Amino acid sequence: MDFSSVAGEQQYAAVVRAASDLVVGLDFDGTLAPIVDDPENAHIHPDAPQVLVDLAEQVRAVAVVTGRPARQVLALGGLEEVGNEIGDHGRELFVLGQYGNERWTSVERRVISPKPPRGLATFTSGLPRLLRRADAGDAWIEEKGLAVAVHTRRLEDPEAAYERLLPLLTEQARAHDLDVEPGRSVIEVRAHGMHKGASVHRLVAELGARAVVFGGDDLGDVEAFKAVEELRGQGMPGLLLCSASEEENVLADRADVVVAGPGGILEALRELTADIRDARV
Ligand SMILES: O=P(O)(O)OC[C@H]1O[C@H](O[C@H]2O[C@H](CO)[C@@H](O)[C@H](O)[C@H]2O)[C@H](O)[C@@H](O)[C@@H]1O
Repeated sequence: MDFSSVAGEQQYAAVVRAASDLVVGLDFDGTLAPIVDDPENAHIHPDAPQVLVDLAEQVRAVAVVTGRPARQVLALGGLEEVGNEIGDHGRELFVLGQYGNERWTSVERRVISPKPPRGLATFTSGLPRLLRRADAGDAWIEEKGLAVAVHTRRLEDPEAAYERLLPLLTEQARAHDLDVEPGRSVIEVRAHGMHKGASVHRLVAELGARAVVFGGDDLGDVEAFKAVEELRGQGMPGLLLCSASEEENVLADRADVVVAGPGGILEALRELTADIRDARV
């Protein structure tokens, strides 16, 4: 593994030593699943299920922490089956959907979700008109229950449309007391307060973890990176993995290990798993 700094390499060694109490959080799109034009066809990398099962056997817990609805990511990732195998080894898989607003675990086996935020239904009903105003009437609207996302990837000029849409959506979201979460060719509108950083803190506290790893690729993962940095500040070993792309590199400077896309993330996780196993022997 190539580390960005000596400090990063030291964190890795400490994480390996604390493996029995280690929680590994991983983003889905762009980290476990390659980015594709159609979000409904974003399937997990074919090697990922086995990598997750092998890793889970060596650590306290593995969590997929995603902006997607939990049910959707369970289907796109084949994560119920992955959870079964992880359960067979006496470990637990967590799926924290909608930035931690939803929760599924391989032990509990059901999605726990709050009610949609007030204002979302009205905001969503006004969206088509807003998109037309921004000359982006063909942008794809993804209704996620607790949030709504506007995708520009399949438009003729995705970047220009994104730039036109972002201020308009931000203004309207504020007017409806909602938050905006920008991402890779996507602008998402959702409730205040919940983000991947809060999910990481909550999971670490719930499981009494003594070490943490997080891997991500996009703006929505910044809060999770900050959470790991905060935990490191309190003395907990923590490792940050960045799935880098030409499209979005916001995490690269903060990461201990920067790799190319989901393939690189899986390679890093295989190495981590092998090093933990070797350290035990
Ligand atoms: O937190 P994540 O698991 O990374 O989810 C973030 C968003 O991912 C999805 O959109 C992204 O992936 C699509 C498929 O590769 C791609 O077409 C799109 O441009 C990306 O932004 C998903 O559709 C969103 O709901 C998630 O919030």
